[in-house]
Amino acid sequence: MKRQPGKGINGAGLGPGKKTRLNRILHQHGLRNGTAIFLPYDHGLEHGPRDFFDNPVVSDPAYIIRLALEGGFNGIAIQIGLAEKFYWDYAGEVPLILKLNGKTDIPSDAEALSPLHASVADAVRLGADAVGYTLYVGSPAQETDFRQLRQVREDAQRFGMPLIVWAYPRGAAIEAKGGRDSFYAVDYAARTASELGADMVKVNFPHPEKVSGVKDAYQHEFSPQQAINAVVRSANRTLVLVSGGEKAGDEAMLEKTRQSMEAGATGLIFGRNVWQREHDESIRFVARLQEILSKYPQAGAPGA
Ligand SMILES: O=C[C@H](O)COP(=O)(O)O
Repeated sequence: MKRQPGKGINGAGLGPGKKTRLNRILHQHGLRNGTAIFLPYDHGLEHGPRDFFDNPVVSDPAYIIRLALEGGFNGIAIQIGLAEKFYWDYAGEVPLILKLNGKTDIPSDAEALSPLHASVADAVRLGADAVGYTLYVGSPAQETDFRQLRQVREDAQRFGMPLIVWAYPRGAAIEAKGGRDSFYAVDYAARTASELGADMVKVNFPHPEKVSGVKDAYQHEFSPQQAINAVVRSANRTLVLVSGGEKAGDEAMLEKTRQSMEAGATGLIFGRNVWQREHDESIRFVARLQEILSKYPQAGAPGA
C-alpha cells in the first residue's frame, strides 16, 4: 500500500507570509521535497564552548554556515549575535532561523526560563525565514514563558514569520512524571507547542520505555515507532522536527530518522551529530540522512 505523504505546508493553516517563507525553506532548499534538515548552532550559548573542544574548527560560525551550504541544509538556526556578524556574508544562500531566546547552562535548570534577547522585527531585518523559541514545558516558570511566547506568536503572525518552537520538558514535576525524554513529557510538549500556536515544533525522540509516573493512559507500553507516531499526531497541523541530541552512533541516528519520517515528521534538526566530526565525515553523514528523507516527499511535493 502506498504510504501517506507527510503533513506538508498546505494543510498547516498558514497565512501568506508564513507560507511563502516556509515554501522557501522546504521547497527551494535541501531536497526540495517538503522535508527539512536544519543545522542548529546555539550550543556556544546553551552549553558553552565545551561542545567545540573535540573539533576546534567548529567554534568558527563561518565554518558552520559553509557546512550548511555544502551539506545542502534547509536552514541554519543561530542566535542574534552570530546572525548579525556572520550571516550577511552568505545572505540568503541558506535560510536563516533566528533564535529569539536562549540561556546558559550555568544556573540550575530547576526554574528553567529562556529569556528573549531578539525580536521578530530583528528576524525580518536580517532576512530570516523563521524564528525559533525555546519553551520549557512544565517548568515552574512556565507562566512567564507562556506570556513571552504569546508576544512572539503575535509578532510572528503580524510579520508573516514562521514560528518554530523548541518544546523542551523541564523541571521537578516533569522529572517526577517520568523525565524530560519520557514519552509522556515529549508527547505533552508537542501538543503544548501546537496548542500555543507553533508552526513547527522541535522535539526530542521519546524514550518509549520511560513512560510516565502518571497513573493513566501513559502506563501502557509503546514501541519507539508507536511513541513517535503519537507525538506527531499530538502536534496535529504543526510540522514536527526531531532533534539530534548528544553525539550517538550513526546507525542509531539513522534508525531514529527512519522512524520519525515514517511517523510523518517533516524532518530533522541535528547539530552535534553532524558537526562533532571531521568535515568530510559530516558531509557523508548528512548525505545518508538525505537519502532517507528523499523517500518521504511531503504532501504537495512532486512524487508524494
Ligand atoms: O538548538 C540546538 C539543538 O537543540 C541542539 O542540537 P543537537 O542536540 O542536535 O546538538
